[in-house]
Formats: sequence, C-alpha cells, structure tokens
Amino acid sequence: MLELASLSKKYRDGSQTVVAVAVERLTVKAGEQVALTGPSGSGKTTLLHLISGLLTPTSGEIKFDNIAVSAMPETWRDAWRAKHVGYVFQKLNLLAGLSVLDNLLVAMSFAGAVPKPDRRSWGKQLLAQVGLADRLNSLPHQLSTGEQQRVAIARAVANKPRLILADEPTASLDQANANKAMALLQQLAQESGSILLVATHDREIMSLLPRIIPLRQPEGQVTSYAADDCLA
Ligand SMILES: Nc1ncnc2c1ncn2[C@@H]1O[C@H](COP(=O)(O)OP(=O)(O)OP(=O)(O)O)[C@@H](O)[C@H]1O
Repeated sequence: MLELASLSKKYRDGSQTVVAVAVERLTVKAGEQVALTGPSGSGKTTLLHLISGLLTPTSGEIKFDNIAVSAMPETWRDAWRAKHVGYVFQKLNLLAGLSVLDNLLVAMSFAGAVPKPDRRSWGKQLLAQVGLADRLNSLPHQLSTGEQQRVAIARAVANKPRLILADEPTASLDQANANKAMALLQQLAQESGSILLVATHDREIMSLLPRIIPLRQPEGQVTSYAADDCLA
C-alpha cells in the first residue's frame, strides 16, 4: 500500500517559491491501477519523482508497505527503488551506449529480482511483447521515439516491481501501440499485484484505468520568496 500524508514539494526559482505538489492525503492499495491526471504544470512528474524517492519532499511523508521511503538515506532509497520501483520516465532515460536488450539486462542486474540464468530470455520475452523482437541489438538512437518508449516500458517492468510509475508512457505511440503498451503494463501489474500509477492527459488511456486521481495546480502555486511553509 502506498500512503501519502501532508506531502508538499516546493522549488526555489530565482526570487520565487513554486509549490509543485501539495497533497493532503492519498492512499493507493496494492494492485490498484490509477490514472494521475491534471493540466501541464499540476505536478504529475514531481509527484512520481517523490513517490519513487528520486526527489525528497519539502514536508510530509511517503510510505510504501509501511516503510517511510521519504525518510530513508539516499543510498537506501536508491537500493529500494532498484528493487521495488519500475519507472517509465517522460524523457525515457535509456542508456544510449547499450543495445535494447542490454538496457533491460542492466536494469535486471541492479535489482537481482530475476535469477541470472533467466534474464536474457525474460528480456527477450518482454521485448517481443512490445513488438521489438527483431530489434534486440539496436541502439536506442536507431529506434523511433515510439519504439524507444516501448523499450522504456519493457525495462520498467523487467524486475517485476511492486510499484510501476509511468509518466505519459504512451505519448509517442499510435493508438494500436499505446493499447499494446498499456496492456503490457496492466497485465504485469495485475499478475504481480503491483500498484500501477500512470500520469496521462490521454482520455483513452484514462478510460483503461479503474481509478482516476485528478491533480489540481496547488493554489497560490507561485509565491514570494518569503513564503512560509504552509501547504497550499
Ligand atoms: N526544478 C524545478 N525548479 C523550479 N520549478 C520547477 C522545477 N521542476 C518543476 N517545477 C515546477 O513545478 C510545477 C510542476 O511541474 P511538473 O513537471 O511536476 O508538472 P507536470 O504536471 O508533470 O507537467 P507536464 O504535464 O507539463 O509534464 C511546474 O510549475 C513547474 O514549473
């Protein structure tokens, strides 16, 4: 179970403070599949970064299965993330010098969730599921943006994570491939009882997810430099 309480993230931008996220309380149960929606700038990416432990909150707490992720030292958070979180980044973040299959194998080697002898065949299986069986040895730049997005999706689920976070995972895909990618994310999340959180603007994608959480732009998002620490 994922639990957020009194969570805020503020950024300093020159002489201003930007309240990127302000969530009073949010609970997502194991196995839930959720769309995180909201206008550009409403904090979707920042919230996913906070939940994954890539960012730390300005205030409040994030707990996953009763472990306070937000309170962990950075090295613990990195290890926790490698083991439990699959992340489809908005900017994909594929390793440019490695082949498609090696991108998955490296992710698997960090987490150790899949036994070593099984990794290559599991990676190939996932890449086949996203329609890339014939591109295993290509480098990311040799693929189209949509194909790279499918690699990022396969990589995110390679460790069978308990928490799958996907930031606009179908943004570069046509409808057929978007549906395929979502089917893979949803199927793997369901098989492993994982939470799936998908940040999206796409109504078709929202309609595939049983729960929708709208994020509003925090009130008074841009405040003066001297703003106090109250949540918006
Ligand atoms: N490093 C930063 N420094 C200052 N402000 C930031 C920083 N990162 C994000 N913000 C601000 O925080 C707010 C939330 O940004 P975020 O990227 O989380 O929104 P989003 O909902 O994911 O947007 P989009 O749908 O356009 O991707 C925005 O107002 C943004 O300008």
